Amino acid sequence: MHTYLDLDKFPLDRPDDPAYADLVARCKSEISKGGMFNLDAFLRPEYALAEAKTHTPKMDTESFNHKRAHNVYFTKSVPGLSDDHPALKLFETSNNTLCNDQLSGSVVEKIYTWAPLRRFLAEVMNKPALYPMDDPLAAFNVMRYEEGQALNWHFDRSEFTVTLLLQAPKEGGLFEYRTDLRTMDDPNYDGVAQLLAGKDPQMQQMNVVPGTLNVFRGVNTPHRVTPVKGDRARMIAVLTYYETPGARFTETEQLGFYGRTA
Ligand SMILES: O=C(O)CCC(=O)C(=O)O
Ligand SMILES: [Fe+2]
Repeated sequence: MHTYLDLDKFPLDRPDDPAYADLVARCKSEISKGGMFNLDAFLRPEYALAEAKTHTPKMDTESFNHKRAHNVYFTKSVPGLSDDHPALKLFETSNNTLCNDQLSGSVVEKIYTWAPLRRFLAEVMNKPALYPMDDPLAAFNVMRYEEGQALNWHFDRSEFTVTLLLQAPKEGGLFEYRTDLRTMDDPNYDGVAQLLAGKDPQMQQMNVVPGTLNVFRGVNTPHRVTPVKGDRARMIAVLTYYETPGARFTETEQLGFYGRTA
């Protein structure tokens, strides 16, 4: 993994090294304060860009164009909320996705299945362990956003999401988020409506370099990717882990996100 990953700067393979404990402490502190942390250029940028290039032909011909109007919850309705409530405002999403069953042998797969990464993430997230999903579509993906494509406001299904930016666009394609807009006890529908109306002063933007590993607590922090501008696509790998082994999407979720079941 030394070839691909900057393990000198981020010693995930050396848990007994004092630098490992320092890194865990830094990431824990960032995630508890702001809901995310970044390992800048964790995947060496030249390999990130090479990976983007490798997946481009398949992306052109075999990817699923995830294109739909959806609300932040990805559900048709929310019990107790009238269908015209502004928190249920619909937005357009469009991107192209390759699933893990289309990415076997890739560097992204090597990273997803590399046990030290899971152990490190579990430690930072205060979990006894983390496991890969047992889902041929949802475990890890590579998503591409070309000019005009975007991922609109949403809350994630999983408690947190791990991404690796492979290629950055020339302009646009920015990740925007609003930390802890809701809690498990308070759905804060009025706050959601205010964010969707573009009126939340606490919204933030993140911009990262290719190869950066981002860990983001997205279950209560709504986020989006703004439309890409220019002729260089944004490509990003999304890695999903759960606290229990064997996690799978339902068939409805698989169809909604990937256009097929498997
Ligand atoms: O493309 C991104 O940076 C965000 C991906 C994301 O939010 C998701 O897959 O749920
Ligand atoms: Fe998300």
